[in-house]
Amino acid sequence: MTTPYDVVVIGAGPVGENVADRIVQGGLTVAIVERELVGGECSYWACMPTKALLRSGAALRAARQVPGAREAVTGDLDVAAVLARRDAFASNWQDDGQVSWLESAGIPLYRGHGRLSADRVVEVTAEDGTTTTLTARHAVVVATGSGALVPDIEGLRDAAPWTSREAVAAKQVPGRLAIIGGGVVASEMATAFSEFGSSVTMLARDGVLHLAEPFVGERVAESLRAKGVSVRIGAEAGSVKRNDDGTVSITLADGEQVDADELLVAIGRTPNTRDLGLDTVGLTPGEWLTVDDTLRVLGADGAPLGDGWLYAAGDVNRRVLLTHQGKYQARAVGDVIVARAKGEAVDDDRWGRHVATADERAVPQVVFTDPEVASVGLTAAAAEAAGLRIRVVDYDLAATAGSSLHAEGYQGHARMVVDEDRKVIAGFTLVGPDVAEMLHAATIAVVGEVPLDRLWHAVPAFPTVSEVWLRLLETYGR
Ligand SMILES: Cc1cc2nc3c(=O)[nH]c(=O)nc-3n(C[C@H](O)[C@H](O)[C@H](O)COP(=O)(O)OP(=O)(O)OC[C@H]3O[C@@H](n4cnc5c(N)ncnc54)[C@H](O)[C@@H]3O)c2cc1C
Ligand SMILES: NC(=O)c1ccc[n+]([C@@H]2O[C@H](COP(=O)([O-])OP(=O)(O)OC[C@H]3O[C@@H](n4cnc5c(N)ncnc54)[C@H](O)[C@@H]3O)[C@@H](O)[C@H]2O)c1
Repeated sequence: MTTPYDVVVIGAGPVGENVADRIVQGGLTVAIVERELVGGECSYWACMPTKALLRSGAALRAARQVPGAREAVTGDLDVAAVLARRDAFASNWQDDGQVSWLESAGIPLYRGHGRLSADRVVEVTAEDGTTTTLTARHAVVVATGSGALVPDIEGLRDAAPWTSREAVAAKQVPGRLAIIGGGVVASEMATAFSEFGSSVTMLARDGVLHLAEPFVGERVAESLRAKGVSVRIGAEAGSVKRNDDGTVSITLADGEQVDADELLVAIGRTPNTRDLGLDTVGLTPGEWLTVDDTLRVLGADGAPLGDGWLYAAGDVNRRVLLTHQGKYQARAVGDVIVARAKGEAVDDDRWGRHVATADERAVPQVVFTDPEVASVGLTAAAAEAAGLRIRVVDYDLAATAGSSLHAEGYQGHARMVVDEDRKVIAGFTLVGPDVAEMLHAATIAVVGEVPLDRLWHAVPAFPTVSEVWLRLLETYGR
């Protein structure tokens, strides 16, 4: 048994690291437990390496869309160089840099698999089988993230499909890649691998990015098709077989067969809670952790577990499966644990310091497809489902002076969803080349609940694509 820490964090992904940092900055002691690489999924198999896989293709497209630059680009994408850049962004799957950061921040690292064994007690089993018992005076934070969900499709597991990890870390580009899924991972990986030369078939049972505004999926699917991707909306895999020659055959529900060299399964995530000792504290292993506004884990009775010693942040609480939003939760969790430990007031009002209010209706996300998709807040459908009285305002991004300069043949679209009762923006979606960097203005408008009347005074610079803000307001009317 080691000396007790004030707080123990299980999982050193982006969220766990940030929780621990806030705890230390608040003057408490903290230990962090990690069974794989410090930095988590995001650093090695998700956000950073995927964007490295996609960025070179985007840069090449951008150059090809501008006369003068276009003529200077004579070759194709150098796939080996792209993969090498990806390796560098994944730090060659070594976590020395992040471990050094923990050391410099004064956060002791316990390498091994962490499991709860009683209230405020975490057992860490190292690779060599030795165990260390960590106790927490104030709180334990679960930040164990999520893993790829592999559905119960006949033969699928035996066929050893790729999950996002294998796709993101691929050393070779398969000649034919089949993808089950039509969500964010499927769309980004279909973009990357088709640009690398794979012949991609996307089995998008429920559509492409179907939870976004409808024009998003239409434009991304159209662009994927233009890259040669076979986008099969409504197609459902019935069974899968890995053949003796190493290829994979997928039999669809309607009996048709799709053959490929590799199969990527990208249908969502499952929480890393199966082997976490949840049963020792009255919770069910394998389930997502439900939390209250200050991210305390709730028991079956809907109340914080025990005296409220257990917290969960990031993917594992299923509020929002995005790094930036998990890190936002981490700041709230770290600060509220410090406040409670010191007997200070807890600021848990809406938009207070100790709650993650933006998780509800103000989440920004960028999907790095071609075209990019940038959105924040509610779609029109989600706003209506939430009972808001809305007005939808659409504008063609190509009709701004900035976009015509940005690229020849620029195509894009913007949608603003206005909450008519409050005259504020409830949701904003952009689709088009390089729209990612335009998103934060919308996030500020949504989080700040800036009245439309005031937005008229936020004048976009000429000639930028951001002039779409003025056009949307003009379309809405004053
Ligand atoms: C392909 C892909 C691309 C993505 N791209 C983006 C993107 O561009 N932008 C974005 O915002 N989000 C993106 N995401 C989502 C993002 O990766 C996650 O939201 C983020 O990693 C969640 O952080 P986390 O700290 O909660 O969990 P994780 O990053 O999963 O980290 C959890 C850590 O806990 C460790 N762990 C788990 N169980 C235990 C245990 N029992 N004991 C010890 N350690 C344990 C794990 O080893 C891991 O290191 C992407 C996801 C995928 C799959
Ligand atoms: N750029 C980014 O921000 C980014 C990039 C990649 C991943 N992520 C995050 O990672 C998470 C996981 O991404 P994902 O794409 O795996 O999940 P997702 O939830 O985005 O998409 C899953 C898709 O699979 C479909 N699906 C579900 N079950 C199916 C089945 N049995 N057969 C066929 N299709 C099925 C769903 O309809 C959906 O379209 C997401 O929540 C996302 O937020 C973010």
